[in-house]
Amino acid sequence: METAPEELYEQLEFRENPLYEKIISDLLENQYSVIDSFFDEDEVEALRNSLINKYTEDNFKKAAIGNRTNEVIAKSVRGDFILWINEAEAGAAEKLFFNKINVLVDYLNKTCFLGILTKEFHYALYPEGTFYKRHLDTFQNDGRRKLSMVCYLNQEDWKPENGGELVIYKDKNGLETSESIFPFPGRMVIFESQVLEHEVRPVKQERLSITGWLKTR
Ligand SMILES: O=C(O)CCC(=O)C(=O)O
Ligand SMILES: [Fe+2]
Repeated sequence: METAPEELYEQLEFRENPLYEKIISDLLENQYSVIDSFFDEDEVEALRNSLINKYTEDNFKKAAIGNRTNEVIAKSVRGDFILWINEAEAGAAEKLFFNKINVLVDYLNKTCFLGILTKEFHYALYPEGTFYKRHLDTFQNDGRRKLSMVCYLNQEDWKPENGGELVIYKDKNGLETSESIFPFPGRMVIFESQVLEHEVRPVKQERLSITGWLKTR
């Protein structure tokens, strides 16, 4: 039997993507998902070089706690330096980054009715000895944050001994469990911003990443 042209068009418009489906089922089951090689080696290198250039040009600033109405620089809580990335002014590496993120966001919106309308991303550099104490990403009175994303841009030879693991805390029937996720290059972690407390353990070697949030408006 022949398929009507409009039906064929609908089929073409939406193609199920196994990787994105895995992210969605992980999120539903565990409130987080870890995806290795979300960015390939060349992409990581391009983004890492862009980060390092901007850091060297002194564009990064000490990360603060809280939003603009509640801004306190607290070294005892977090020691990273950040630079917000403006999509409209993105260079080649960042364009590539946003293209990939946007495809995922479109997919999530089509399949999960998450209603993600805006996003914000920043580069982050944790100098040796720094950390980010346990927190919830919505503590910064920003209830619009739905999903947190972290993409690691470290060198290929990053070792677990370098520290800087992301520890995600979970409540399992009243018992607390935790999982440590090492910041291996190309790895992307996505988790529910309003649900999961997490921390960055002290780093023993400079640690590079992009962190961002998918928001409802
Ligand atoms: O870099 C990470 O692994 C997590 C960073 C983080 O929790 C944050 O910036 O809110
Ligand atoms: Fe966080």
